[in-house]
Amino acid sequence: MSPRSRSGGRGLRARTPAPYALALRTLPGSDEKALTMTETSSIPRLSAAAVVLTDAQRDQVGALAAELVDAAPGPLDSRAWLDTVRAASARLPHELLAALRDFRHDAGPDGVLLVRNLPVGAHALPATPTTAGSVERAVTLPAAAVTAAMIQLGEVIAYRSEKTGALVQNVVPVPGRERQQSNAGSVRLQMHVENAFHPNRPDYVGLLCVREDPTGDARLCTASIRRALPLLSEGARRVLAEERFLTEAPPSFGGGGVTPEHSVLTGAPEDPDVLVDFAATHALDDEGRVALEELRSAFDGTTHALALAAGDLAVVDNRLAVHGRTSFTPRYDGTDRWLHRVYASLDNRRTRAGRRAGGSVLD
Ligand SMILES: O=C(O)CCC(=O)C(=O)O
Ligand SMILES: [Fe+2]
Repeated sequence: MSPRSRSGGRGLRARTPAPYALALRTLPGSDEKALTMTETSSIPRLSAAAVVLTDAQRDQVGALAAELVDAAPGPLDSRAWLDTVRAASARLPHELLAALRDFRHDAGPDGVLLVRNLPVGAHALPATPTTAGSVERAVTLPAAAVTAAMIQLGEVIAYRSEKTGALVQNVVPVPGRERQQSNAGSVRLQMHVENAFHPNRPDYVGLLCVREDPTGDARLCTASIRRALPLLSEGARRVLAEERFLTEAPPSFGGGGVTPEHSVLTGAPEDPDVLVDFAATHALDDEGRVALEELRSAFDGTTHALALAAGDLAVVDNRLAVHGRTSFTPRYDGTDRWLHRVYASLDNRRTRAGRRAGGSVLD
């Protein structure tokens, strides 16, 4: 952990120097212990902006989530329930709303927001699922909490061809899929932009840990193009900005589907977006392959890893950052690591043609 100093006032109590200030932020009265992290490997710990809810704020979110469980007018994926969540989410703790709004304005140098101490209803948590394509269809406390937070960033969306279009998906290791490059696997998951092949890929990926990895080996890895760009040669930047790459659909989409030729870096040359999946993006020529390798090492050199604890929500800006996971050994006995994944998209109109009847599920 970087050195922290108490700056007092307005709940900001941890800083590192500019230019890429570590905006590690705790809310007033939050417990210092909550900042203790469990990272163990040589990959540097995530230094992204972090908001640690006080226990009172966690209980406030818990009460709101419990209300959403009770009030659920239908299954989690119903339009009516999402309407209820959208309205209720305005009553999340003010500091959390402010942090989400800030992150949406600018995701910072790491492109990741970490929210800690969210309620996950640990006492009522069932065994970690072990089936492929597992999702949350009924409203639960953690599913409600993560949906409420994510809906403040954008429109909560899912994909018809992925995990049966469910809005809250389980990230759990699945027996027999150990080597798959998907979140069901347990070999190292290559760094990727989420659903990079999809024209309406999510703008944000939210990963709420409801049960931490008992072995401590599984760590969410993130790396941002803002950190990696200065490590790239002029030549690589030029090649990566040209339409010399193709990206295939991930295994979670059941295969099939490939992008038209695309560039890996788009937008402002000095602060671009990135579009790459190191398990699915292919260069069309040798120069492209070399540039992609340069990008891979630039990300390797700037990767942060975090062993998510129960109650940690990591939100990744899917334009600025890639994410992956270290390898780990599942036990398949109900105690394995378990995350809820929720996507958010910034613009409901931009995606309308892909959303049948204006629903939340994209084709
Ligand atoms: O397991 C993780 O930490 C990340 C998994 C992942 O990339 C995903 O579910 O999109
Ligand atoms: Fe992912």
